[in-house]
Amino acid sequence: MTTQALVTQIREKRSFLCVGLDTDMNKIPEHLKAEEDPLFAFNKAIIDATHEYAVAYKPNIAFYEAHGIEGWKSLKKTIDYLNKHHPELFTIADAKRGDIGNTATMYANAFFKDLNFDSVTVAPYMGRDSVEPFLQFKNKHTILLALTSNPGAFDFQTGSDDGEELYKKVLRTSATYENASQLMYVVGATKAEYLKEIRTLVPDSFLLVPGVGAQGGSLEEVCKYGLNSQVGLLINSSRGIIYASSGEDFAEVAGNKAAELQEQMAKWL
Ligand SMILES: O=C(O)c1cc(=O)[nH]c(=O)n1[C@@H]1O[C@H](COP(=O)(O)O)[C@@H](O)[C@H]1O
Repeated sequence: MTTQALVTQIREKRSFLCVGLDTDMNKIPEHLKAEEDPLFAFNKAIIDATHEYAVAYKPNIAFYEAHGIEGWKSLKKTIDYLNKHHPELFTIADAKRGDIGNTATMYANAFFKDLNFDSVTVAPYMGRDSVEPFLQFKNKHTILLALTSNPGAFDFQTGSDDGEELYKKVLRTSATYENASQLMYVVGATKAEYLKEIRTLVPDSFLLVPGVGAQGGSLEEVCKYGLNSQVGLLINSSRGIIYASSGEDFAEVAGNKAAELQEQMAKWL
């Protein structure tokens, strides 16, 4: 998907919501466990109930890998369902990959060619040759971890042994990579106070912002500092939407939660 198509969808829906499909067998409603493929049944119901309010979906690959081959089948069915029934939605494989060049090409083939996601999350710490293979794919996007939402982000990412914080170096250096216009960046909602400065380094890039809801980040703060002229934000909520109810009404309640977030986002557009 082109960035322009994503921006058009955001403007039409007045939403920059990404729904995280962190689908956990221990948390899905009991009645779904009798289904042939409980993970897919849950995802399909969530997508059907929330797609009017969301522009992107982000399955976190760990939740599928944990179930071996059956989990991969559920993931494949989920991305195929999204691509077939809602091709306008932006899809993110949250895989946080990163490796030497020839291996990176295989990861890119897995998520862009085989599964046909629009984007994949990538850890930048192995540098240029570990990221550029992902950038060879036209109209596919590589979302680099810059400043993450978790407490451990302060272990390395904000360190500045040579006067420049590591997350800033990631933003500045990656902008020189081949096809850098296909890069997006992860910035945690719990780090909203950093967004003002981040926007001076990457004024035009899309930012994927997880950490509202369950991790305590503020949507208002993120919008205040993170929006740009092309919107430039995808705000993710996973548990806050998909586990808002554990009863038979889980999809309806998830839809209501997504609608609430969309309403708050619309005020900023
Ligand atoms: O890359 C991510 O999506 C990510 C980066 C980050 O800094 N923090 C973060 O929470 N995430 C992911 O975003 C989702 C957040 O889930 P909730 O906290 O349940 O909304 C999870 O899938 C995390 O793996």
